[in-house]
Amino acid sequence: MSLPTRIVPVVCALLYRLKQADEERHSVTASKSAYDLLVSLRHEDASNFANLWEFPGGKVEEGETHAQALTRECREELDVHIEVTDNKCVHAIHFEKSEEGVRTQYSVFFYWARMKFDGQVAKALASQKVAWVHYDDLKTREFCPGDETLIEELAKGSIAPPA
Ligand SMILES: Nc1nc2c([nH]c(=O)n2[C@H]2C[C@H](O)[C@@H](COP(=O)(O)OP(=O)(O)OP(=O)(O)O)O2)c(=O)[nH]1
Repeated sequence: MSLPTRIVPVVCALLYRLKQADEERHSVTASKSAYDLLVSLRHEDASNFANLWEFPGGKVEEGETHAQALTRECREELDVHIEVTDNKCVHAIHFEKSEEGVRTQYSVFFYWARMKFDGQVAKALASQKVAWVHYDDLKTREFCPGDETLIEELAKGSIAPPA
């Protein structure tokens, strides 16, 4: 007999910051070497992947668009206002777990986003830590297992912020 199944959509922000020199020159092209991403360390009592690094985000609530869910999650988790810079999802992962007689299928969607206002400082409200990390240094941290392919693509530059 198949288990009852719950479908859980999750959205994550690839929240990027161009290197200052490029911002000042208004060089809008996010060249391969010119940006950092904001990452957070999952809580030690998270139900999945505790104590691993992640891109900020969370579950989409009923009736929300992905962009609405992302802006809400970033306000709740980091106390920052963000804007989604590209409405096209750049990467997605899918996994499932079965627990207490229920199968849960997660679909995790990643979007480019930026801080909406200058000078905002992200706070670790729902995580243990937050950090700005150069895209090529992400691989030195232990991330949720499904994020690995994305991190490789970011390191190669085959996934890069919108110009
Ligand atoms: N935020 C975020 N979640 C990720 C990433 N990669 C990845 O597999 N996930 C998974 C972990 C979680 O199962 C789910 C996010 O949901 P969530 O943040 O509400 O965490 P959770 O299911 O552990 O919920 P809870 O412990 O707070 O109840 O997506 C990522 O890069 N960022």
